[in-house]
Amino acid sequence: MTTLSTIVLAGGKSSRMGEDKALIPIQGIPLLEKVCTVAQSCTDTIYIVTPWTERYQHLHLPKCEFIQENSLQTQGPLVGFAQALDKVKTEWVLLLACDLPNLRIEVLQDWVNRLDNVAAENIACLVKNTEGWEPLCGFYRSQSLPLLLDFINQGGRSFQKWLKPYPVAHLPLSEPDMLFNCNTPEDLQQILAN
Ligand SMILES: Nc1nc2c(ncn2[C@@H]2O[C@H](COP(=O)(O)OP(=O)(O)OP(=O)(O)O)[C@@H](O)[C@H]2O)c(=O)[nH]1
Ligand SMILES: [Mg+2]
Repeated sequence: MTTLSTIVLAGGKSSRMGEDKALIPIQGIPLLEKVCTVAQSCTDTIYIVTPWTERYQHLHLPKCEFIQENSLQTQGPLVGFAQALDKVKTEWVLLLACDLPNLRIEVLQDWVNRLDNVAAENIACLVKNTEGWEPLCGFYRSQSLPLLLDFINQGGRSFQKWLKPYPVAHLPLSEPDMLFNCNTPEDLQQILAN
């Protein structure tokens, strides 16, 4: 059976939102807590990678372990991911942004069930949209870490560019709304209105 853990990225600047997205309540539950609750239904270990662990101490986050990034040197989601991937002991990791209010447990569990059948050469298993891969809600092999570190050490910071030369398996998604990410006050209004 596939072994799996989760990495949640919670280190963005939230400059478009104007306040930390991870703490914004949706139906009374802070977004980071909501995302971690969904992850708990798929995996036993969740790593939250963030430069500001103290901000999230009051949240209810069972099964979660914090990975502290240097707040003066944050270099974006790819580098945060690499720092967390270094701690992962499972074959696969589910990577999630903290600003995904519409995640659906059934869809994630269906994806998890597919991992055993992913051909060995694929370093990741992701949804594809018209512009490229959806990198912040999908699966990566933990063995991809050396490839990721090479890319970062050469100055790379883009998931799309990192993945380009490698085979990636496709995940099906019939309702793309699941990947709606809440970046702006307008996005938040849209979520709260539904
Ligand atoms: N750990 C970590 N996570 C990050 C970093 N930068 C972005 N993220 C996370 O990556 C995900 C996607 O971030 P975005 O929504 O594109 O951007 P953001 O930085 O949160 O917000 P903006 O400032 O509005 O672009 C979110 O879950 C962020 O918390 C980083 O440097 N470190
Ligand atoms: Mg976002």
